[in-house]
Amino acid sequence: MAAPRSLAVWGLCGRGWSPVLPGCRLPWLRSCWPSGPLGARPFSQEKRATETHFGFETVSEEEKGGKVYQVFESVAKKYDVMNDMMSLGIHRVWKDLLLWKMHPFPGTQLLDVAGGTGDIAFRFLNYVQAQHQRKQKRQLRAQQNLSWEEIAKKYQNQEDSLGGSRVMVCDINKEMLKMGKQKACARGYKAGLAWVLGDAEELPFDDNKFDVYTIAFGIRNVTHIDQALQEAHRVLKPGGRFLCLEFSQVNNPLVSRLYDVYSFQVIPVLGEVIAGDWKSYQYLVESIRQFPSQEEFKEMIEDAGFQKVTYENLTSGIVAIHSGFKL
Ligand SMILES: COc1cc(O)cc(C/C=C(\C)CC/C=C(\C)CC/C=C(\C)CC/C=C(\C)CC/C=C(\C)CC/C=C(\C)CC/C=C(\C)CC/C=C(\C)CC/C=C(\C)CCC=C(C)C)c1O
Ligand SMILES: C[S@@+](CC[C@H](N)C(=O)[O-])C[C@H]1O[C@@H](n2cnc3c(N)ncnc32)[C@H](O)[C@@H]1O
Repeated sequence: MAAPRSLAVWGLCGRGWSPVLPGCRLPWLRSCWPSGPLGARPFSQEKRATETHFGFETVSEEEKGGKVYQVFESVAKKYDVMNDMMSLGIHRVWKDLLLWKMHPFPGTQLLDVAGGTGDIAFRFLNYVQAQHQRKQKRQLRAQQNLSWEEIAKKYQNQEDSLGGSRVMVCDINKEMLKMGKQKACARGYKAGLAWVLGDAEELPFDDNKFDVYTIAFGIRNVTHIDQALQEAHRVLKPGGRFLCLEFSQVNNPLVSRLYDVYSFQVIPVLGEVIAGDWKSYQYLVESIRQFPSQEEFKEMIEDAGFQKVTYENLTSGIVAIHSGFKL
C-alpha cells in the first residue's frame, strides 16, 4: 500500500498566499524560483511550457491552476446563490439524480473531490441517514420485547444514524471549503463528514480506500484530467465506483441555440449583477465549451482503467453523469 500523501500546506509565493501542493507539481512556487541549481537556463535551452486552455484563452499549464484558484476564491461567497439563480434550481435536481444513481449501501465510504461547498456530501448524508432510519424502523418493528430504553438508545445514537457511512470532501480551494464548513455548521451536519484541502491530480489518500468517488462540476477545471482520473482509480477499492456529473454536449439543435444565447448573453451578466464578477462566469461558460464530448470523456475514463463505463444525459445533454467501476 502506498504511503499516505501529505496534505496541502500553505506557502507564500510572490502573489500572496498560494496553495503549495505535495509531490512537486508546484507551479506557483516554481514560477518564482530559479529554474535550476545554477539559476535560469539560457533561453535557447529553456523548455517551452506546455499550453492548455483557460476558457477560450490559451495559457501555460503552469498558469492554469492559479487562474482556476482565483476564480473559485472570487466566487466562493456567492457560489450557492449564483447556482440557484443561473439554473433556476435545476442544479439541485441534477445533484439529486447523481445520488439516486449512486444508491449508496450502508457503510459506504465516499470521497467527493472538488466538493466545494458540500452539496454532494450533504445529499449523501441525507440519503444514507434516511435509508438507515428506514432499516432501523423495520428491525425495531420486527423485534418483540424491547424495552423503551433500548428503543430510545437506537434513536439517539447520532454516530450510528448513518450506518457507518462517511464522506470526505476534498477541494483545492480554501475559500470554497470554508463556505462548505459554515454551511455544514448552520445545517447541523457533524457526524460522518470531513473536509480536506487537496488536489484532484494528487490526492492525499492511500490506495484502495473509498467505495465511491464523485466529482460534480469539478473535473472541467482540472489541468490534467487524465491524471485526476488515474488518481480516482488509485484511491478506489476494487469494486469501487467512479461517478462524474459535468456539463456536456447538448444533443438537441433547438435547445443548443437557446443554450448558447443563455450561456453567453445571460450568464456573465448575472455573474456581474449578483456576484460582481463577469470574468469568472465568462470562464464558466467558455470552460463548458472546451470540455470533451460524452463519448470522448467516456474513452478517457476507460483509459484510466475503469470498466463498464456508461453515461446518461440529463436535460438534453446540458449535463451528463459518467459512471465506471474499478474491477
Ligand atoms: C465559476 O465557475 C462556476 C461558478 C458557478 O457558480 C457554478 C459552476 C458550476 C455549475 C454548477 C454547480 C451548476 C449550476 C449552474 C448552472 C446551471 C449555470 C450554468 C448555466 C448554463 C451553462 C446555461 C444553461 C442553464 C440551464 C439549462 C439551467 C436552466 C436555465 C434555464 C431554463 C434558463 C431560463 C432563463 C430565462 C428564461 C431567462 C431569460 C433568458 C434569455 C432571454 C436568454 C434565452 C434563453 C432561453 C430562452 C432559455 C434558455 C434555455 C436553455 C438554457 C436550454 C433549454 C432548457 C431545457 C430543455 C430545460 C462553476 O463552474
Ligand atoms: C463548480 S465547483 C463544484 C463544487 C461542487 N462539487 C458542486 O457541485 O457544487 C468546482 C470546484 O472544483 C474545485 N477544483 C478546481 N480544481 C481542482 C483541483 N485540481 N483539485 C480539487 N478541486 C479542484 C474548485 O475549487 C471548486 O470548488
